[in-house]
Amino acid sequence: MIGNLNHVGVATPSIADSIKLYRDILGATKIGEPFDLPAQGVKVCFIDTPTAQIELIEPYDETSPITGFLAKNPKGGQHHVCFEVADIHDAVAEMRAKGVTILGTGEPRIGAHGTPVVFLHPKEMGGVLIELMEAPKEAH
Ligand SMILES: CC[C@@H](C(=O)O)C(=O)SCCNC(=O)CCNC(=O)[C@H](O)C(C)(C)COP(=O)(O)OP(=O)(O)OC[C@H]1O[C@@H](n2cnc3c(N)ncnc32)[C@H](O)[C@@H]1OP(=O)(O)O
Ligand SMILES: [Co+2]
Repeated sequence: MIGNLNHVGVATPSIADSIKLYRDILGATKIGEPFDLPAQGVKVCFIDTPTAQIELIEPYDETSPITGFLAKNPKGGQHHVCFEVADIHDAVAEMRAKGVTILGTGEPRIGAHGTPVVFLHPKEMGGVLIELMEAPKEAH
């Protein structure tokens, strides 16, 4: 079911500081414009690598779902991994049939790439927060 690794989510208290790290220390050259995603409670900035992205996420406000994570990890850290799936509804049905918990309302929500996403609880995924994201339809 899972396809490409789309991105690794990295929680940070400061996207600006993390951009400096990835640009000046790690030599990243393709750094997107940060943008707000209030519906998901985060500010976002994508850093491209040849095969996947780093998704820098900073709390949008104190109700952000990553506030608890940053309280435990004040300097930030690896937060989730995101795999592409062909159809998010088929993926949700398959996960439910296998007894996997879909987080939040259980319904897909539009993610940072404009396609529907769901999250699977780390307690059922070997300690890793897994995001499933419907792969963007190939541009025709
Ligand atoms: C940019 C938009 C979008 C995209 O399109 O890519 C995104 O990626 S948005 C990313 C932010 N949104 C989310 O993460 C939504 C899903 N997450 C959640 O619902 C919650 O974060 C959570 C996973 C339910 C955890 O909530 P929290 O309030 O932190 O609960 P606890 O502190 O009680 O943690 C419970 C348990 O889980 C462990 N945990 C928490 N976060 C992670 C994590 N990122 N990776 C691994 N493990 C995690 C935590 O340590 C607790 O474990 P125990 O202490 O052993 O119980
Ligand atoms: Co993500």
